[in-house]
Amino acid sequence: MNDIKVAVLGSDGVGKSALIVRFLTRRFIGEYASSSECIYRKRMSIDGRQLNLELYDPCSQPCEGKSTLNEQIHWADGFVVIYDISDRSSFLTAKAIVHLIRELHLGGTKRDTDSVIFLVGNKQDLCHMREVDREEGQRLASEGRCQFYELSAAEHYQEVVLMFSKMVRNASLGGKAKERRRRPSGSKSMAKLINNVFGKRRKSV
Ligand SMILES: Nc1nc2c(ncn2[C@@H]2O[C@H](COP(=O)(O)OP(=O)(O)OP(=O)(O)O)[C@@H](O)[C@H]2O)c(=O)[nH]1
Repeated sequence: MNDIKVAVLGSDGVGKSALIVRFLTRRFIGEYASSSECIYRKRMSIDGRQLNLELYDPCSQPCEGKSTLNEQIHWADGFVVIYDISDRSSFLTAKAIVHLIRELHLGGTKRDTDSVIFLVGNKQDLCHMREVDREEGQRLASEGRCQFYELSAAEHYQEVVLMFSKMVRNASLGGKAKERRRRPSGSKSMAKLINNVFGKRRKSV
């Protein structure tokens, strides 16, 4: 079975956990207290293929064994980079993350990198407090060759599921995931390495 690793990145409070929990449980949880980074696991069937999805949710607080952004980027097959449409500074952080991913992923083919970064403007329900225009998001997405979405973890369910499902499909077709499929013995040692790097709890939902 193929393992797909997706890192959900963005600054504090943009709704990373809310989007992940919405996707995995259908529910929107208003206050999600988390004091450590974690990996959520889910089995999925995409285009008739069974996949093991690992979703990495970083912790914004300093915590023991916390991984660096570079480590997170090297670990993942795909990236969901989130900002809050009502918080301009979160958009600037998202921009920096997109550029860093592109820089560190230059080893992959252009096509792979194109389709495995999704830029998400979350909290679309707060459009009366909007600080980032949709067009700005679209511009950054085309500059960074990302797919672009505006969503609300609070109000959308189907859209959130569609976005994550598409990410998993694209990541499973991308370079690193493909390589693991071709070389199954390599995947074991890679999994070990990741566990050592992150040394974190795993959750199944
Ligand atoms: N209105 C609105 N609030 C949201 C939405 N998504 C998340 N929130 C709220 O934003 C706050 C932060 O959400 P989290 O999911 O904890 O954000 P996070 O990015 O995981 O934050 P850290 O764990 O600090 O990195 C919470 O109060 C959520 O209820 C949304 O779509 N709309």
